[in-house]
Amino acid sequence: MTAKIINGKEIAAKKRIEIGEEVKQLKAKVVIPGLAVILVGNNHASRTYVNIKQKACEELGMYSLLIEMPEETKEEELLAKIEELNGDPKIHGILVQLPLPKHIDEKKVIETIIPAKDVDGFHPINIGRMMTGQNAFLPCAPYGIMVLLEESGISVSGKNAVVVGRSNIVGKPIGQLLLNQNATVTYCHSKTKDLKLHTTQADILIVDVRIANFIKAEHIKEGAIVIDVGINRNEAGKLCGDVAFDEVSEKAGYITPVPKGVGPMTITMLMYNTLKSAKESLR
Ligand SMILES: NC(=O)C1=CN([C@@H]2O[C@H](COP(=O)(O)OP(=O)(O)OC[C@H]3O[C@@H](n4cnc5c(N)ncnc54)[C@H](OP(=O)(O)O)[C@@H]3O)[C@@H](O)[C@H]2O)C=CC1
Ligand SMILES: Nc1nc(=O)c2c([nH]1)NC[C@@H]1CN(c3ccc(C(=O)N[C@@H](CCC(=O)O)C(=O)O)cc3)C=[N+]21
Repeated sequence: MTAKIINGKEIAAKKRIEIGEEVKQLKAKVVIPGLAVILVGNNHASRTYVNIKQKACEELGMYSLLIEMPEETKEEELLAKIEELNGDPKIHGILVQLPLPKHIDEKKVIETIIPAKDVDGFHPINIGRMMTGQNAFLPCAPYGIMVLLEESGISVSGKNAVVVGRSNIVGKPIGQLLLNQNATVTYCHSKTKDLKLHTTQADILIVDVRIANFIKAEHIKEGAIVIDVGINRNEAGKLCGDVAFDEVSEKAGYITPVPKGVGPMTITMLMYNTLKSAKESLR
């Protein structure tokens, strides 16, 4: 079998047109959706992502505000900045780029963002609402994966979904979203005894471990849907995912590439959440 490639860039472009249309309608109501991105320190990868986010905002006619703070910023200075943005009516979404310097408590930072502007969907209030199926900001990468599945005509109900990785921002929430849509979900992580035993049962396999080429053809069930969330650089400095793309795509039914898979959808859902927040600010 040769897998169908799920083109995240193409699906993202289609969604962005829909978002752009809604932005125009909102502007007629004199509301411009605004996203503030806070970047602390000088992490090279973070800067790349922040640039991508700003560009996406511009393209969709949204307002974007970049706040750069030096590496040695004190926790209370960052928290004060967030408080200021919480009260700024031009800002509908606040994103603090992770990871943060070690002397800053990530949990405290996330909990300082008011849930109504938490477009990353990282605040415990939004996580709790997601778990209980209420209206919530869904975390962008997991949300983007759900849209990729939907747009590819893949139904989730009753399928065995296996998630490799249990980070708070990707692994745990994607498992929850799949469960909400009636998948049977298994989580694997670094303490899992026999990884292959689980992954070979997966109709849908989500991989988020941060290790290049970690998942090989032997881990896959014939015809499985394989979603690669990893972003790594290989020895040649090229961007690659956690899945050995060439060998796995000969066995899988569907596969997402890296780049042009989950990444562009993550950015798109961030724009979507910012639009949603702006619309909700009118109520
Ligand atoms: N494409 C996109 O849009 C996005 C991509 N990312 C990318 O996703 C990647 C992961 O990020 P993040 O979620 O923060 O990652 P973390 O480093 O927090 O999580 C990695 C997970 O992988 C698990 N793991 C590590 N080694 C193994 C192993 N040998 N076997 C099984 N499981 C293992 C860990 O298990 P344990 O919990 O036991 O330690 C952990 O749960 C990064 O490359 C990041 O850039 C992130 C967000 C969006
Ligand atoms: N508060 C916060 N929210 C995040 O959502 C967040 C974060 N911190 N920290 C880092 C991770 C990582 N992440 C990515 C987003 C887009 C691409 C993306 O667009 N990737 C392109 C390629 C980009 C490139 O060329 O480097 C692609 O896969 O095609 C990748 C990774 C969001 N994250």
